[in-house]
Amino acid sequence: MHCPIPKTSSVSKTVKNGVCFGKNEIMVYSSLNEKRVLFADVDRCQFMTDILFPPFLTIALTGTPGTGKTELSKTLESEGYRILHITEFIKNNNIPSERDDERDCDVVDMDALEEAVFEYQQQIRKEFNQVYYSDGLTLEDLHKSPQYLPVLLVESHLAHYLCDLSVVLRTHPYTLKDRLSERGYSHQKVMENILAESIDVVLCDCFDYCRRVYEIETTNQTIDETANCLKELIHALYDDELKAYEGLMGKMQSLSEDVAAGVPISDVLNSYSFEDDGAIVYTDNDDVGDYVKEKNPILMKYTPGKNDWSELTE
Ligand SMILES: Nc1ncnc2c1ncn2[C@@H]1O[C@H](COP(=O)(O)OP(=O)(O)OP(=O)(O)O)[C@@H](O)[C@H]1O
Repeated sequence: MHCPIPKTSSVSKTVKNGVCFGKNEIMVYSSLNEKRVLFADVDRCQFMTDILFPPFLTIALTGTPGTGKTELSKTLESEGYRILHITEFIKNNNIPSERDDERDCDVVDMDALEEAVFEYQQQIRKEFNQVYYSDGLTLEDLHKSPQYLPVLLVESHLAHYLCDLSVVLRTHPYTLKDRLSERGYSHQKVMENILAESIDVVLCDCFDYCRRVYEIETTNQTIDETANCLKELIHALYDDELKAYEGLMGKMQSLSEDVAAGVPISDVLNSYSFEDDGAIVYTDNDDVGDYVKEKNPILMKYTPGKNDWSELTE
């Protein structure tokens, strides 16, 4: 790893996953726990763990309006998967929003929403952990029943601003036009949405906000077929993140032992590569690092870039 130890140890609120090097400390942040999971006080050669195990994933199910988020999430919900419907959540929790008459939509206070979702997610993961330990589940059990899978699927076209893993539903703009027109949307609103779908607006946003981004094309599929794709994807993603998490924790443990044995910290840091384990290494607070390189064959099926509808805008 090639990272100079930076001067500052403060970490911005937006850091969701990564390893941060302060003057006297190393901090590993993981989106899997949504909080600091390890802290190393290099001077005292001490590692304090604050780990909730097994990791709990929050995954955004996002996409342009009409691509099928609601329909699909309801299908998975009926099978026992945990879903957070953001539109209902905003209403039930009185999250402040303002009406934008010109664009015929509500604009929500994203800071308030983010905070409320974070609290909700902490609650859900606590409940999950109680079940995990009281029922004596194993890691193998997690895939056996949807209730045991430590995943919260957040359904909304805003979801990718709230999660750092995302699945984008895609639909051919002509099909989308039919679906949105059937809803009685104004011509302007239909055109605005199909233009957004043609030029990948949501997908590009996901790359700005999320660490891992996947895409499912729904146009020529039934709802059940798309639901099967989504299930395959989230189970594979869970396995992959779990593996990365275990690798990262193992490395932090052995790094800790090296430091305790007196190996100079700069040598120790240079001998480990955290990126391989899916962590993003931050050498300053604005550097978001590289995206995780996909190696899992199931996840590769859903990597974005297969749809190019941009010529429709010409
Ligand atoms: N393969 C598919 N997957 C999902 N929905 C599909 C599929 N094929 C057809 N549809 C239809 O597309 C429509 C999608 O509407 P839905 O309300 O689920 O979209 P949405 O993305 O949640 O929109 P919004 O963001 O406005 O809530 C539904 O009428 C659904 O029956």
